[in-house]
Amino acid sequence: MKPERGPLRVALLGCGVVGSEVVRLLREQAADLTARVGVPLEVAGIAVRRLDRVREGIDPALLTTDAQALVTRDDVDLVVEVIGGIEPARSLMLEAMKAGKSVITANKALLAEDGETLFAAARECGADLYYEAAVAGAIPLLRPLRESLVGDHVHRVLGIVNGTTNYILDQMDTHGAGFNDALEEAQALGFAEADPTADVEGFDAAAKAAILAQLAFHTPVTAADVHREGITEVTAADVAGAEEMDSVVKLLAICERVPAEDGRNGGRGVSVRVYPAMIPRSHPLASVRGAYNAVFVEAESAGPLMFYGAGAGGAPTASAILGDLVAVARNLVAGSRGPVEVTYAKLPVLPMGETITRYYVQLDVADRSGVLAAVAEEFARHEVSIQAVRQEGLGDDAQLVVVTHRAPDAALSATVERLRKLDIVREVASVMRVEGED
Ligand SMILES: NC(=O)C1=CN([C@@H]2O[C@H](COP(=O)(O)OP(=O)(O)OC[C@H]3O[C@@H](n4cnc5c(N)ncnc54)[C@H](O)[C@@H]3O)[C@@H](O)[C@H]2O)C=CC1
Ligand SMILES: N[C@@H](CC=O)C(=O)O
Ligand code: NA
Repeated sequence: MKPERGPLRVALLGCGVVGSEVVRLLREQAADLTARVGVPLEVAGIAVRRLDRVREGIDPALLTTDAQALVTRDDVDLVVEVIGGIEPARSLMLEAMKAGKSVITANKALLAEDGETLFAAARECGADLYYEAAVAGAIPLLRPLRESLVGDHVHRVLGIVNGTTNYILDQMDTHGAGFNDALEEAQALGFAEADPTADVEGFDAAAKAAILAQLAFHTPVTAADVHREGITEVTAADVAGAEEMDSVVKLLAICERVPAEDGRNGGRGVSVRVYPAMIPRSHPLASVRGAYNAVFVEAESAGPLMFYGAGAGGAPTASAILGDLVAVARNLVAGSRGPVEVTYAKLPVLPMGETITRYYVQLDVADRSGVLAAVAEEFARHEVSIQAVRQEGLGDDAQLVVVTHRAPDAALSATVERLRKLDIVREVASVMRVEGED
């Protein structure tokens, strides 16, 4: 007969926005969690930076500033890392796995920078490494990619994966809010990263895109491979231009398999990118409000799938962590392990210039004859076909709006560079990629 197993003991690293919610859920749902796992989940200790802060509902005897001693303690079975950042989070997780503990983390920055080291350690140490909270907060997205869709062939993952920037863009679009006010609100609501530059400059979304691409295409992708543009350069002209096109501006993460010309199954490579783009108001992503996230996955046999929910915030993120905790705890009780990451496909990540996109370009032009022809000639020179063109205003107020068909991004950006140099173009007032129409 199998010996009765005692409680499973959890070490928590970090007790900020997410960590404090993890402790609350472990406490408030203790009886249900015991029934679901088969044994109780107990908090063995909580690593914090400062012991003198009052933390409601937390026994001060559990607190320690010695995270390293905590993760290697014999009475710890599982480690939850919600400190964030690269170090000491990486060393602590590696120490924990070396000491035979399984790890749950929400740390997308670290997974996207050096996931390979952590995955290798998990394989070597026979530990579980789960990270559902790292992408799109509460939304079950990584487990579907890692498990449910692992038998399918994913073509594309497209979505809104950063709550802070979506909150800011939504406030700007619907309430005409200023960028800084909206960012301060997102910080106060607990959505933003410790350094909000990670959100507004697109680093957070790029890290998530790398994690999604790696899982979707079974190919190694790091944050450095991702083409990244944030929302700090989004202007009032961009937002107004989108409005006129019956579109909205959203920060999108796009991971695509680029088909091979010879029809090779794996494809020629993958394109992984993050940038603000216009999408039509009729597109489901356009109605994703506040800090909500939404992600489309298109797979060969499954067809299109959509995942939607709270992408940031303490409680939603803690929900994803608790889901991982129960899964890992059940594995421990059963004496088994969860799936290990495989990146056998080794597809190249293609440069942005080779990615096929569409542009919206708004030009302030001199209103005289030949302007349209001169502008059209620049697009033609770069083999970029124009889908629609509209001229507005007269004299000094004349504006030309050009929307292109799909073309290599290098050709589109070279066209814009040439337009900037034309005498008849007073200013390139807005350049935005257009997504969501194919
Ligand atoms: N807030 C959110 O909506 C989401 C956050 N995440 C991720 O969760 C992680 C935690 O995020 P938050 O809780 O929002 O950050 P936070 O800044 O509120 O909490 C981090 C806590 O860790 C503590 N800490 C830092 N270094 C430490 C050390 N060496 N030892 C002990 N404690 C230390 C800090 O004092 C702070 O209290 C990050 O990786 C973040 O990217 C993931 C999804 C959503
Ligand atoms: N700062 C992130 C938090 C969740 O990952 C965001 O705003 O989405
Ligand atoms: Na998630």
